[in-house]
Amino acid sequence: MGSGSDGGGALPLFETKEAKFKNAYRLFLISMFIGICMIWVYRITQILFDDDVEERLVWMLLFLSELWFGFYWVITKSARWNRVYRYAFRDRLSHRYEDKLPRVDIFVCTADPTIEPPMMVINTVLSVMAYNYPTDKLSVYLSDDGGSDLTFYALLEASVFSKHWLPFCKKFNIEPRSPAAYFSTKSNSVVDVEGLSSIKKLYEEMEHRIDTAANLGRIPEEIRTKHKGFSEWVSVTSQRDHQTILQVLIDGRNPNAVDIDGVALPMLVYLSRQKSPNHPHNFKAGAMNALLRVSSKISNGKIILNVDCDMYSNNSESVRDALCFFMDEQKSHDIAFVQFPQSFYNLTKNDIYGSSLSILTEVELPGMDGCGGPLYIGTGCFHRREVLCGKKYGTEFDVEYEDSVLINKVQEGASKLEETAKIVADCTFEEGTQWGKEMGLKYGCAVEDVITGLSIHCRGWKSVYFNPTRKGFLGVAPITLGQTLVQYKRWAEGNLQMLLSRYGPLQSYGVGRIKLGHRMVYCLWCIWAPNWLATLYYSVIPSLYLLKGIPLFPRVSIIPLF
Ligand SMILES: O=c1ccn([C@@H]2O[C@H](COP(=O)(O)OP(=O)(O)O[C@H]3O[C@H](CO)[C@@H](O)[C@H](O)[C@H]3O)[C@@H](O)[C@H]2O)c(=O)[nH]1
Ligand SMILES: [Mn+2]
Repeated sequence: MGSGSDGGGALPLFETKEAKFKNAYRLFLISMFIGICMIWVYRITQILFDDDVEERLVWMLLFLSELWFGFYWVITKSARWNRVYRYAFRDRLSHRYEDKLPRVDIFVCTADPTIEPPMMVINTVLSVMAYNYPTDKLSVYLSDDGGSDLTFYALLEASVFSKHWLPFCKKFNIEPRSPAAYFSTKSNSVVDVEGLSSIKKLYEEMEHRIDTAANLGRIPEEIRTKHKGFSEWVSVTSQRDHQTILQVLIDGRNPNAVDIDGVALPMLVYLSRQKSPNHPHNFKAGAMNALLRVSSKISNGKIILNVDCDMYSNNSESVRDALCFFMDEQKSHDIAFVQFPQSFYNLTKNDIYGSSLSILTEVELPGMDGCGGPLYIGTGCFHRREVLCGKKYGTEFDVEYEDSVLINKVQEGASKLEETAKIVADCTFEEGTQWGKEMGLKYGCAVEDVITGLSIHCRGWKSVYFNPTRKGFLGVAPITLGQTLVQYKRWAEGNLQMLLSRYGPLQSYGVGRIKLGHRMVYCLWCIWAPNWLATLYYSVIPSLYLLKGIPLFPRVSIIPLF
């Protein structure tokens, strides 16, 4: 779809490679499947020839468990059958499209200043503001469902600090671009010592001011007077009941919004959508939909990146990487979103709860990519705005990517823009509309992102999984047993809820619209929870029967080979 002038015959912007030794692995899977069938045959014959009624029942239930496990095995292996790996060519992208790059809107979500400290949130914000991308085409939106003036204050501080941070990042080409993460890496010795110590000092002073305000529990009066935005909190009584607060902290259209080197800054917007006890707020999905609408009034970027506030950008080239998948002349026409893996910086040495999700990110997602596309996992994901807003595949895209830089480089001031844009974040706005149903992220499910991704696939789109060597995003993983259980419970419940809902991959919603193999992989996480029954039976009953002296597994001697 890219509107390249020299499109035809040009080198591709990305490449897809199949996993090595694919056929050998498939043969191995087939041989395992034959083994599984043999176990089934063994059980059936045992059941037929056993006269003891009680034993027969136990055998039958064991057989049912094994049937289930066989089915579960087939589902898990469907995610490994056709693994593919993607490679992006950023240099070709710059070469062909540098002056036609699309506008990109970045959404960062936060919901609670105590669980998600404002310092962490602004580090994420700063890391995405510092992408290696034309700043006049970059807009960053922070959605604060906590409606916290402390978060707002931190973002205000970040907007000032960014004037120093962005030039520093670009001058020394540093990685990662989250200040906290960067200052804690050891490899920053290459950077000029003076420059480093002065930027570090600025950062620490800012951190100190934010921490002081946090400890105080309120924003000091002398700070409140510095920005009109604080006056919004005069009428805020609770985080569940307040008007929309929308503040443009850096107006990218304003020629005076520049960093210390005089280079334009990206747009930076704070949004706390309206909340009212009488209206469901629909959690993150509600926040994302409000962001979609508000941003459409302000920058209206064609590409949207969404990150959780605990997940900073670890690679300043990710935007360009993702665009390679959206702008290839031959192969991009059906790609709706580009999902990066969830990677983490706080993993413990032995990772005893498997928080790294390595099977998911190294095996299952590449497998899913090979049969229609990875699921949308809610963070580290680039979307085409139109598709996220409900567009079906097959209809032509309206305009070229190249959109004149901030068409509305109008004379309308930031306050006017705030007034017009904030209306669409009111909680009554969605009443009687398709938002949360056919438009935007779907409501009513704990894994709103997964059903949203599935519905995009059902509308005929594909997606791409991109896992570069230098990770695109790093976040916080649950590392204690308690945190892990909460996380897994949410995913297990959410996915089961999805299986049973009308959006489930087995329901008519998915049937016929996405391929069988793709649907099977979607089931993988949906049947996580139901797996408990067979597992429990299989681990308890055979041991109990051994105590009674009745073996439920074949003796080696009866296998003819031995
Ligand atoms: O009312 C809300 C609730 C949450 N969030 C934000 O949503 C994100 C994810 O919420 P979190 O409670 O951290 O959920 P997790 O279980 O850690 O999230 C994982 O699983 C979710 C469901 O699949 C995905 O949406 C997330 O992206 C993914 O990181 C965070 O940035 C929150 O600040 C909001 O903006 N508003
Ligand atoms: Mn999280």
